[in-house]
Amino acid sequence: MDSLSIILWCLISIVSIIFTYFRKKYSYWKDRGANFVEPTIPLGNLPFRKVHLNDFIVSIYQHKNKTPFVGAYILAKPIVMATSLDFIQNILVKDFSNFHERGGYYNEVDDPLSAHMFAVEGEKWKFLRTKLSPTFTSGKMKFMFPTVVEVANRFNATLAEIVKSGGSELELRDIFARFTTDVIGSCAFGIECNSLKDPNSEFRCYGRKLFEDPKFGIALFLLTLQYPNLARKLHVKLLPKDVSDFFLSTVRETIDYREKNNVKRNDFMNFLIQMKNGQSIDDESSNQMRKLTIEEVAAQAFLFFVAGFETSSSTMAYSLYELALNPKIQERARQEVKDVLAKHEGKLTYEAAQEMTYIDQIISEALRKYPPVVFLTRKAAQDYQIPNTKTIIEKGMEIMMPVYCIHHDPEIYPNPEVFDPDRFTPEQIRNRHPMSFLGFGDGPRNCVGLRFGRMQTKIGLITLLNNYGFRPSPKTAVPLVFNPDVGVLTPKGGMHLGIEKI
Ligand code: HEM
Repeated sequence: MDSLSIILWCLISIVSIIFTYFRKKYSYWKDRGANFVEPTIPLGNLPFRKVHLNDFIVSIYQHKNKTPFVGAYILAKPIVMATSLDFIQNILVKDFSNFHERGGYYNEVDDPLSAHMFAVEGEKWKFLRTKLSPTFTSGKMKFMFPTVVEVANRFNATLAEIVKSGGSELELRDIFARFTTDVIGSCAFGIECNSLKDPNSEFRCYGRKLFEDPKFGIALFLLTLQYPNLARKLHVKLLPKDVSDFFLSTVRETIDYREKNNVKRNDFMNFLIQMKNGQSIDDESSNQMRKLTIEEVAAQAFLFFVAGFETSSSTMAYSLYELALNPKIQERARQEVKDVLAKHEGKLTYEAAQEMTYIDQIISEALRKYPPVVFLTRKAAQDYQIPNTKTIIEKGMEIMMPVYCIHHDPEIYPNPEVFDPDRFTPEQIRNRHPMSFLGFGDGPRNCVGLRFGRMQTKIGLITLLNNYGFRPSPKTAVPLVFNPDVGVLTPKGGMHLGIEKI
């Protein structure tokens, strides 16, 4: 055989091995007689062109029928997309003991900041969740409220300067992110991030880098998705080194300063320091678990920063976008703000904010139409038979809950593209299935920062509506296009609106 024939023979063999491998993998759902979407080698049901992750979710959800799920493939891996609300309730709430893991990649050894509460599993997650939840009680929110208002006043002053110096059409997303960055810095860590004063402050730059300039290539992403253990062996990191170094050193310095000067604050960092020193926060379980290392403390602090600023600033941006397009809703919202503030001598207190229920409805409706987290995931700890079917979800399989699709399903929300905050009156909420709103997830692993996220979004919106009017500008995108480079739902090219002082 000449060398060309050998090469050709080898190539044909490799192609047929790959083809046979995928054919076998792709028979998984067919063999089980499930409703599934036909995959394509080698991506499975992932799209070949660059689109937002959300488009992938929508393309699977379209195949829903009367059965509780649609089978699909990510590369060669079969996954379940839960489509019935009852089944979703089983996964997130009723059978949580079998679905307490989220799946996804983290690498504690090479990339310590990736091992945070969102990613970790088992006893470690339970420990962190139990110990850190008390940071977010309503009592704590009331306590932090004046600090958030203080940052909102700085936010208002910064915006006033921009508007005064001729800005009547602005990109607003960046300044919202600067506001929420400073709020999280103050409330969670007692750190002045300074990003309202300086748009290029270190915190804002690293935040921008994480969400707007992710350097994590698609090949590495697919590797961590399909072969997480191999990725760990290959020392694959999720975070750029400069981001890790910055957060690790900031947390080290903060802890050092507090310990040397005996500073005690009623904040998230204080809880973390107690856990590092093995002190009991409540009576139970503290001696069942080793102390947290400084890297573990930094990982949780990092998560709160990342989870806290982008989601809330996007929610503010989407709310104002819809208010600009719907002037009657904007006027009703502003009237509520003015009326309630007048009753409270013009002061934005915790109690005054509680009375502004229409603003809460606007936030919920914005999260319905534009949920920053477009899908939730859970992983089966043991084999699990889907109720009323013969299908077994095998141990280790991942289940996706398509938040965006549920929020846009006309059978759940008639005319889903219409922005209507009255969908979230207490009566309307009662009339819907409890799983029909998943903006903060649900069950024991829902968003631990829900109250904080709502609070900072609400204070931001109240401040803006009280001082400014919003309208579409020639640069406002209608309909919105989402940025395919970012997993969280963010508008491509920012959020451009017309703004005027009132
Ligand atoms: C509007 C604002 C926010 C939205 C829409 C949001 C949304 C979400 C969603 C959808 C999840 C996944 C829930 C699930 O899987 O069931 C989540 C988890 C989480 N969020 Fe938020 N979030 C927001 C604000 C915040 C804030 C302000 C913080 C902290 C300061 C925070 C911290 C977390 C953490 C730590 C988790 C993981 C919880 C766990 O695994 O136990 N979030 N968030």
